[in-house]
Amino acid sequence: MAAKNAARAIDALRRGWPVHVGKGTGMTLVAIETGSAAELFSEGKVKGILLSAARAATLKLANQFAAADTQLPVLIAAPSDLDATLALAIADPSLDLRYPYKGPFAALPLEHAEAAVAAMELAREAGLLPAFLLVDTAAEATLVPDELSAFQDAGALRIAARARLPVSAAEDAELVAYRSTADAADHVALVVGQRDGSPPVVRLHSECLTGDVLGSLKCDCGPQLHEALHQIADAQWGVLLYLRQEGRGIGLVNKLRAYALQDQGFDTVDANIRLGFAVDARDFSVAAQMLRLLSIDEVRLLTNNPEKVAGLEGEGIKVAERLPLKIASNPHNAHYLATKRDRTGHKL
Ligand SMILES: Nc1nc2c(ncn2[C@@H]2O[C@H](COP(=O)(O)OP(=O)(O)OP(=O)(O)O)[C@@H](O)[C@H]2O)c(=O)[nH]1
Ligand SMILES: [Zn+2]
Repeated sequence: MAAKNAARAIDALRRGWPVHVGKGTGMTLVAIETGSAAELFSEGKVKGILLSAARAATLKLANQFAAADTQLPVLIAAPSDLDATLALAIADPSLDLRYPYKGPFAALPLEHAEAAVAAMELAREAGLLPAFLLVDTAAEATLVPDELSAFQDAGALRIAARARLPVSAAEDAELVAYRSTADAADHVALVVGQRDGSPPVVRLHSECLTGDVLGSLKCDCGPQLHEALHQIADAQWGVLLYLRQEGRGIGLVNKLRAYALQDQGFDTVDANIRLGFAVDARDFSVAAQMLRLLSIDEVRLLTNNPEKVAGLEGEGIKVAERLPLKIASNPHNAHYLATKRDRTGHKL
């Protein structure tokens, strides 16, 4: 039941439908980017706007009521001239240069802090900006905050299908597809070669449509993917996990917003924070489960990211060795790579 309510709430938010979040009393919210219907404004149904702490800080609102906890979301009163355009400009930091003059805004006391925090997490799960209209309308779905973690844990992962898949880097390969209730996207593992008794060379690759498919020069994902496949093929036994964690877990649309912020001078870390997300919203426990379903409990891990090593070890997969994955930089990604080294501890 709990997982169903969370799934319904995520679906409703993506469709622009109101969701009630809270135990008993709480807040009825619509996501600004999908649910800013004109009638809500014209009929006076919008009572306020709920923003992430980071967004509120940018709008100079953070501490009016949340002095004790600057990480808490902030509720503001609906400005008298609020319409869909202004709501989106308030919600989306990547539009700040286009709509520089907003406010002043008045913060309201946040009565339902737990519900507000759950709403932020719901937005991330839905791939939406963490910014909501507080509305006075009937809700299409109801979520009690605790139900969200039940939903996120409910991902009993299983292998759904597997088949031989010769690829250009390795002819002797098999693609294994997984399903879980918690993820709409199906993760896959490319298993290369045959078990030889040693720990396999493993790469955890997070989806990057722009880099993997389009050859984006803004990141190192595409070259890393190909280099990893070649190193695994050279080792003759290994696994590439292709994890559907686009944009370090914030989704493609929000990653493009982060790119728009980077074009305004924010680095990859600050762009995520300004959008109201964690610097890295990924959870590597799913990777550990995927390996375990392949009967692998020890790996040689291709990564520069200490969080991946810690994430797997924390889930009981032994990392016998960390193998660096060095890629030459280009003028478009040099700053991104330097930020990963200097701010997120990547060993480059
Ligand atoms: N939010 C956000 N995500 C990005 C950005 N650039 C790349 N990504 C995503 O970052 C992820 C790439 O991470 P990985 O290749 O797994 O690597 P990593 O965590 O840097 O660690 P390595 O194993 O050392 O490569 C992909 O999901 C990309 O879509 C960005 O500027 N912002
Ligand atoms: Zn990338």
